[in-house]
Amino acid sequence: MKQYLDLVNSVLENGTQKENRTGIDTISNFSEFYKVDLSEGFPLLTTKKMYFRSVILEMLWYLRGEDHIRWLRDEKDCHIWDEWADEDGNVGPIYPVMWRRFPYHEEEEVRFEGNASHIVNSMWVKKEFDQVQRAINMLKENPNSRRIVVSAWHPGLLDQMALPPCHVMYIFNVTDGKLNCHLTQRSGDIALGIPFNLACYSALTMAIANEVGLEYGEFAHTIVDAHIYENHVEGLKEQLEREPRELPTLEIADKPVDDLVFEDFELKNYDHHPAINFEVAV
Ligand SMILES: Nc1nc(=O)c2c([nH]1)NC[C@@H]1CN(c3ccc(C(=O)N[C@@H](CCC(=O)O)C(=O)O)cc3)CN21
Ligand SMILES: O=c1ccn([C@H]2C[C@H](O)[C@@H](COP(=O)(O)O)O2)c(=O)[nH]1
Repeated sequence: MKQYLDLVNSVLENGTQKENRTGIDTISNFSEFYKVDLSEGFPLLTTKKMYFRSVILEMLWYLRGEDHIRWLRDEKDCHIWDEWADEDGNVGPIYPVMWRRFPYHEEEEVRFEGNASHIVNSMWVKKEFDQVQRAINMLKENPNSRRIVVSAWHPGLLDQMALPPCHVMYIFNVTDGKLNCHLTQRSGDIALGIPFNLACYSALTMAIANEVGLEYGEFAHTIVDAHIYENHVEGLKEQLEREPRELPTLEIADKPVDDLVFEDFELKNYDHHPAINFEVAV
């Protein structure tokens, strides 16, 4: 995929070496952007083998709204989030909780009935907001809205999260009957995270487009700190030498997003170069 290889090239050529909390330095660029047209195929990298099953399982896990990885790790045997969870699998209120059960408070009137009179007062009640369902409803009812935003950033809860969200916010946009999605990512690991994020959000956009009856549009990605860990440089240079192949296609069963299971995602004609092993910086 040319867009990805251009991103790798841009950071390798113009990036600045930076230290960070992981102890493995990066080469970083400030603010990178690319977009892909989802009608031209499913954007799964062909210059290395991508673990499609993990990509889809991660997306389905985000949609489950849980604050632990027990389903992903123990039931599905997918281990990409293990390093950030405790023994019981807890990761705190990260993406799944923010997407499906965003916590907030609402003031509600309460009446305390007394003998002679009643006292009216109010109290703050704890509630949860399903941002994905709101987005789906808005896409059906008001597709021209420019307010179809899902945010994973909750400043008050960052301390409880295993990792502050990297893909912070996404916005759906409908133009010419096509569903587009723009993702803003505060921090992007170009070798490992970005290929997953790109494929995950593309699959999500396609699944939602099916549910709301729209065509596939574009996935656009802004990465604020776009970086390559030093120990990933060699593997990425190897990918730059490889000739990209034709993109595979993805067929998703015609079901509401909440009913989808892994077997509903059929990847066709995935012709890829061999896997490259990148170590994840924790
Ligand atoms: N430094 C860092 N980079 C990331 O990309 C990242 C984090 N941390 N922390 C949280 C999540 C976890 N993510 C991950 C973690 C591991 C893989 C990974 O190991 N991928 C391998 C194999 C996948 C598999 O076996 O299923 C790969 O080759 O893509 C990918 C994304 C993305 N995120
Ligand atoms: O979906 C994800 C999750 C994480 N990453 C990367 C980006 C960074 O390399 C690390 C997070 O470290 P911070 O110090 O919190 O920025 O994980 C990603 O690319 N995609």
